[in-house]
Amino acid sequence: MHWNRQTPSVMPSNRYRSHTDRVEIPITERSWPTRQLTEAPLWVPVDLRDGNQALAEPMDPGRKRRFFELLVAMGYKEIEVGYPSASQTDFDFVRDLAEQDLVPDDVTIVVFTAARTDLIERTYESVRGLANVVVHMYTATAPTWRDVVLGHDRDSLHRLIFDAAQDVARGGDRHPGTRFEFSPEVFNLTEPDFVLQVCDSLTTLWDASTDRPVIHNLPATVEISTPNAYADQIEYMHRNLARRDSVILSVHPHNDRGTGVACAELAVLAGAQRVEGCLFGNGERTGNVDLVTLALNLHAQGVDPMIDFSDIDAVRRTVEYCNRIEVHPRHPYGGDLVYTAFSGTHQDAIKKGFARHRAAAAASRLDPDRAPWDVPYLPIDPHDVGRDYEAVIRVNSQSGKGGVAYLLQEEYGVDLPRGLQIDFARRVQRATDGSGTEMTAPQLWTLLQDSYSHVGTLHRWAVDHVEDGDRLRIAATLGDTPIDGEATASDPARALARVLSTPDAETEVLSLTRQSIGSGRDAATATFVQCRVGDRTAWGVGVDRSATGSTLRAVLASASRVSAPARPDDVAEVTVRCGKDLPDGTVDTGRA
Ligand SMILES: CC(=O)SCCNC(=O)CCNC(=O)[C@H](O)C(C)(C)COP(=O)(O)OP(=O)(O)OC[C@H]1O[C@@H](n2cnc3c(N)ncnc32)[C@H](O)[C@@H]1OP(=O)(O)O
Ligand SMILES: CC(C)C(=O)C(=O)O
Repeated sequence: MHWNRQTPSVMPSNRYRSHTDRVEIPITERSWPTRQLTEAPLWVPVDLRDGNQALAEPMDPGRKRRFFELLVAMGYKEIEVGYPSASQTDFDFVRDLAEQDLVPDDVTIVVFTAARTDLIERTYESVRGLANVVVHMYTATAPTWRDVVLGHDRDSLHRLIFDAAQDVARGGDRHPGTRFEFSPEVFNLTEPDFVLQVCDSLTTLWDASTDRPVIHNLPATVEISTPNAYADQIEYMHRNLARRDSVILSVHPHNDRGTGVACAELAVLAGAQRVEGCLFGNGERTGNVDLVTLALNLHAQGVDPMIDFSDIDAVRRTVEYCNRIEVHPRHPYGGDLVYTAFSGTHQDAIKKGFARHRAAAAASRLDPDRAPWDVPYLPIDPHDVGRDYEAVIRVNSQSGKGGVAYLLQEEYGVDLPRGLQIDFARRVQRATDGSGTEMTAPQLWTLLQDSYSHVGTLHRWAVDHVEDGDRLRIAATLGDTPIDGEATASDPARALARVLSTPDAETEVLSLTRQSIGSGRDAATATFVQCRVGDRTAWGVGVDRSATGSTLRAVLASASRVSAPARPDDVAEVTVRCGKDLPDGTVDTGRA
């Protein structure tokens, strides 16, 4: 048996302990696995604090201001604006918000501070004059941090926190209306009973009430376990925190294991009411939880995120400018490539899905942008976030007929017949395989015409409607062979097929599709024809201002290709001369 034989790696994985060895979660049954997300939590972007502290080049005042204005415009009602006691830039920024009256009445400002008297005092100085303020105090509580960083045991650390919380309360007395937040940093590695003890003591000290709830924010400062473990930790706190209705239970996941979003979502199922994070997941190390993904995950489930992402690219541009970090092209909802399919079967499915969506919307008289959405491979309609459909399908060597046809339809309004789609897709694949690059709609259009339209010359023609059909008189060449003849048939295509037929080889029109393309001065007709001579068939495409001209060109091209099929790269320019000497003819210019 070879199929599952793997060899041990050389990495020293045995250096690490599983999270269950590090922290015990005293919960034996949980209700979060069977819950559903039905409404948006309270969102708190911390880009201007946690996001900013993780930047190689922190935001200057202009960038901070721009970010703040973006967050307000998007609808965030609680915004952490900085660590004003830690830096003059942050202090000045908060003062600007106050002095320039930049905070709307329905927006609350959160300011961050360590549990130190001097820092707390400075924090209050910064918010003078601001109406809605949360003072957010933090201290790490996990054993390693207690031992290594802070040099405290549980009791002395609790005293340190409690004393600082008294400073926070006193500051609040001088600044009425201030609300309080506490973060036991590294909550997820802290003994749950210790967190409860500390949080409950602050709930009492700060005199939490339903009118003035305290916020206990429980961070996964460094993500160390699977999201279900975090959810258990949150559900345990949700069930056991004192005065639960006077506490807003908040979470603050980071993304060290790449599961920050899952942690936040499961935490909300487990009882969290508030989520702190950053747009596009900026933040320490692998980042804070991504608020864009969280919000749009709700949107994609039919739940209003209460935040406006209707122009996600504008949001992204501002965030990229402020953070000086680019958003990855695969970033959920906002990356450049996330609504784009290159591969054939996906493109085919999306094309069919679009057609079904438009038809269903029309049948129920709904705006397609409002109609229920169920398009394969696109969890949301790109229009919802201000993206157009242009980039949804892009063609390279992995694409199939569906994608090729979609681009030609969207860009040129031509709907290739299925047989031609199949034939042309093979040519596209050969062309892209050869070059290794992508093909745009104009390149496809050129390849289509070069492949199917270039093999005959239409000198002049005229059609008379006679009793038993259409009489066609024509002068052309088929390759090097001059054609000069006339025939009558049910339509000009079949009449030309007769002209082209010889006693040994009949030319037969197997299929013919005509479509109008362009509009106004650019209006033209495209005709797609498949002819058979003996046991060979070939497609031809004719484009002309006149419908009959385009038909004749298509038949000529098709018949010519049947007798001398062009190689895929065999492209030639062909000119059509004017039919001056045929009074009832049509004057043509262009390719035949
Ligand atoms: C999870 C997070 O994101 S926490 C936020 C982290 N953000 C930042 O640190 C950005 C801004 N910070 C700073 O600019 C500085 O750290 C300052 C201005 C706040 C403090 O600077 P300093 O006084 O020079 O202290 P420094 O940063 O060197 O060391 C931290 C000290 O604070 C103590 N400390 C750390 N966290 C806390 C806390 N939450 N509450 C109280 N004291 C704390 C440490 O034990 C250490 O004390 P020690 O000097 O007695 O060993
Ligand atoms: C202290 C909290 C809020 C924090 O930033 C973290 O744990 O990452």
